[in-house]
Amino acid sequence: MCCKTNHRFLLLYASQKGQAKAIAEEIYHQAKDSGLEADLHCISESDKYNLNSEKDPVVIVTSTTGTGEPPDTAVKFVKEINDKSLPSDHLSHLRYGLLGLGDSEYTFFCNGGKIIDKRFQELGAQRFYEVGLADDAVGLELVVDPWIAGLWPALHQEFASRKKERNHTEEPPSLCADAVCNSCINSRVERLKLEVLGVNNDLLAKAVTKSELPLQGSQPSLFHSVPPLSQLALNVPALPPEYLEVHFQESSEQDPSLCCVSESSIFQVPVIKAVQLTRDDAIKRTLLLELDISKTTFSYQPGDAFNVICPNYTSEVEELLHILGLSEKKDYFVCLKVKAGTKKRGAAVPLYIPEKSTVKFILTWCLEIRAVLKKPLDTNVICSRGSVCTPKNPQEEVPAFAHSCAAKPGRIHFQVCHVHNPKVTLPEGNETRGSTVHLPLVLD
Ligand SMILES: Cc1cc2nc3c(=O)[nH]c(=O)nc-3n(C[C@H](O)[C@H](O)[C@H](O)COP(=O)(O)O)c2cc1C
Repeated sequence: MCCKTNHRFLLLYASQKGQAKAIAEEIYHQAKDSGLEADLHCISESDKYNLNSEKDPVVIVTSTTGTGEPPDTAVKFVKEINDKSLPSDHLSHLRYGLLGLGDSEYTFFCNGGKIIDKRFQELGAQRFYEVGLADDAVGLELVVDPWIAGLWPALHQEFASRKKERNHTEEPPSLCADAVCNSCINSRVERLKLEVLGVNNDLLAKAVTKSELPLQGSQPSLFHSVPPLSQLALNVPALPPEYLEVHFQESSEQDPSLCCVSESSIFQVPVIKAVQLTRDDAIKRTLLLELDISKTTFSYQPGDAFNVICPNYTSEVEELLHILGLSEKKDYFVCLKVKAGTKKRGAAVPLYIPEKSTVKFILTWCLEIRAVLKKPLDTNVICSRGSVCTPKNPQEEVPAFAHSCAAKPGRIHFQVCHVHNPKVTLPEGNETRGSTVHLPLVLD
């Protein structure tokens, strides 16, 4: 009898600020090129999928938030799988692959993914592909790209072995079907670890249970990218292809008002609590701040987001302008345009740079200029601390500035706690509906 080949897999993402979602969407697009069909859902959309009866392989991309917690959208999911009354074979029908996103500067690296993986194992689910743990402190892509590249052969092999299993079960059984299935899967996993991915088997075979840091001097793998930032010698990587065109325009006009907010919606509020989320030896400290807004007069509802605005120091902006050779042009308007023919998916002029802003305004209000060197995009602009990069000739100014504009701001992250209910957290990056809290923060 001929069986119809099933090329579908279930693709779930749990994202706090959008990176896991973007990566899942990338997997979704690439799946088509690999002749597969991804059924993509946010993990919170529990009415769209059912793991208890899922027959196809499942791929999960999840980040971590707070102090080692899964994203808000995965809280219900994790609560459900954590139900202690579930039998140990509850998910034994399930084959899955998991990509965790995290940041090794935090105490519990990739814990969101580790929690799900550990519980899946306890419930009898089996990995058809090894767990990938990507580190935002050094660049998610170091693990994400090879992990996705390895996902396709792993899925194809999974589908092929399912077909083989079906054929086996149609013949008179000479071996227990489960034994065939298990040995086939185990050997497949072993092969995938070594052949398809070409990565270190010992590292991959490690149990993924609790917070642990990559060992110093160990090789990059899907399990970790490179040693954490605190143990890393920082280098300036090559610039990726530019996708923004920058022109400077002389002008005597005023800068735009800050991100279109009026003075009346800016409030000064006290910080009443600060909890350090990152490890003590982290290069960049991240704090969870609680703000006392009880004395302010604005109205808000649960779900509203606050912008916390941290201007860069004038002295550092001036220093950076000098290093980039842009001091003379600091009051020029910056005109940004997406380069014709760019191959970058979804290339767009960054929304966080208002039209008709001057160079100085952008460096003061729109970009973070203190980030630790890690990704190529940041490199030409993030040099105020260590004189890392000085343009060799004036022609380099514009590309350098284009790259700095393309660098995302907000590497200083804020998760704003509602003071009346510390359990309610407002993820950054949501559309702002409420007022803006002006908080000149000094983080180090
Ligand atoms: C407020 C906050 C808390 C975080 N906590 C952790 C953590 O405890 N462990 C970790 O490995 N990464 C942590 N991260 C890093 C994120 O998991 C990482 O940047 C990830 O790429 C974000 O993906 P997302 O945009 O899909 O949420 C945290 C990030 C933020 C902003």
